Amino acid sequence: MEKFIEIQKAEMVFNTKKGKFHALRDINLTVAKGEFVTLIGHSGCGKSTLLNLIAGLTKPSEGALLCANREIAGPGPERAVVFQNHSLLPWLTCFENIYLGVERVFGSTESKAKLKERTTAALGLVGLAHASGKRPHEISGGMKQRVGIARALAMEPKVLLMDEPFGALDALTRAHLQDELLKIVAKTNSTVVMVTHDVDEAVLLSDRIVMLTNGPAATIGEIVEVKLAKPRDRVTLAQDPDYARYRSAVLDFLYRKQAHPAQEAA
Ligand SMILES: Nc1ncnc2c1ncn2[C@@H]1O[C@H](COP(=O)(O)OP(=O)(O)OP(=O)(O)O)[C@@H](O)[C@H]1O
Repeated sequence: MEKFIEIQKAEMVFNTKKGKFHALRDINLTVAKGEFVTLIGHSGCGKSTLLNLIAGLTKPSEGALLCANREIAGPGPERAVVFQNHSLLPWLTCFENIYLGVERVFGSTESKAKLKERTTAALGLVGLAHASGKRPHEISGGMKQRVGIARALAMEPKVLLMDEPFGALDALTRAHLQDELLKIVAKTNSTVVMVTHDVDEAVLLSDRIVMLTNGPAATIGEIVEVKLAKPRDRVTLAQDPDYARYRSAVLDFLYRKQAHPAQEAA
């Protein structure tokens, strides 16, 4: 497997008003090309901090992060980020929101017709061709999130970084988008690193589930390799003993080995 993202001995220390805060310690992780990795752990352990390091939005205090053998020195179009709050520009249509990203990446080398073609294809990929001319306030939360995903995919990133992309959605929309994401990732062979709180989501989507210990100074506690065959179907998996086994392994880590301080106090 080709190594794509390499995190070597990364440490993250924030300077706060109360002094230094050691958020992450000794993070070592390699993500292969085409791999789907989820980061899971209790609230505040440092999942977003780790994703932001890979995105290049923050720099590690120590250690190194590489993408395709090059040091991650800042944000770049090869690492597209999808946030929970879909971050669309409200005055632009769905088409224009995606076009903006496409133009940023391919604008200097491709014709306008080609940029429009890419935008239309991305809208089609997430099933939103019909909403092309609508503005964000005219569409549902799930649709907004799909536009965010389409915008990220249209930039043909080497890595798709997702920070709880479905966190704000109702259970049915969430399930629907998870299924769509599985299909899109299979079609585009994308490399994905995704933060989630949802154990079922992690097992359904991942090749590996990276479980972080509680902070401060959180680190990788365990990694579960999910060897369920693909394509995966949520209804069939619900009866699958292997699925149940992976799910228990994650639950055991989160609620026994890393019981959250709030739970222990309860
Ligand atoms: N810019 C910052 N300055 C200071 N402390 C920070 C900063 N960003 C994050 N932290 C702290 O680092 C720790 C990890 O935060 P982070 O947002 O990465 O956690 P998380 O696992 O993503 O949490 P959640 O699941 O609740 O979103 C927290 O204690 C947080 O308060």
